[in-house]
Amino acid sequence: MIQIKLLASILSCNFLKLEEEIKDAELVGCDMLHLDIMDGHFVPNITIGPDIVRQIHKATKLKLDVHLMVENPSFWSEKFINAGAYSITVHQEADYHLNRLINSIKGKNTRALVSINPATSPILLEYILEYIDGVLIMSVNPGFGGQAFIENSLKKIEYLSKFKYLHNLEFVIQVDGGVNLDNIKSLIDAGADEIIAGSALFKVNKSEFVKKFKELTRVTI
Ligand SMILES: O=C(CO)[C@H](O)[C@H](O)COP(=O)(O)O
Ligand SMILES: [Co+2]
Repeated sequence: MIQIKLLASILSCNFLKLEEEIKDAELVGCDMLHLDIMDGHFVPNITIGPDIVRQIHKATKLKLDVHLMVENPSFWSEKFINAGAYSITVHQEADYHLNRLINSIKGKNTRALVSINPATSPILLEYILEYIDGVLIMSVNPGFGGQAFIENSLKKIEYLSKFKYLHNLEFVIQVDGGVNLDNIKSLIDAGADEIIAGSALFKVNKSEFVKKFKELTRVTI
């Protein structure tokens, strides 16, 4: 049996109670924390930097999945690795030299993922897939939580899932944005391995959400 992983995107939590929210996410059985890093340039919003990520790392046993929505990710990646990131995700649209950046992240024993925006085709990842640990499909336009899921993201997940099978690769497929209890099953059927949930988790009773998530995502092989 494979258990699909649930990553808690803290963008939608109550930041005045950050420590409590993180502990709750851990207690109810989330598999990792997903941290959205926004610089006000690559996306029209600003969030947290390496110092806060370091404090979060000290406050939790959960692994930190750091999603860099920034210009110049090669400048920032090492700072977030030093702050305790388990994974670094960089956007295909944000770097001219992805292959070099991926090598540098992996060289620091950190999981390296590449994300694509809703308007970017996964075909553009063809020559990087064999080198990376995962792809993050953005199923909303990055920058904000609580947006509606963009349906054609499912086709991208299917494409990557087939590519993985045909080329005998092992990268994980993540989905981020607009995930809820009504669309999770279709994401799993399309081939997603790691589901990122923000508002669907933090704006309701977390324990009930996780219980339903685990029921919906139990895949038998
Ligand atoms: O990267 C992100 C936004 O850029 C967030 O991780 C994502 O939006 C999660 O929030 P929600 O589940 O509410 O859509
Ligand atoms: Co994100």
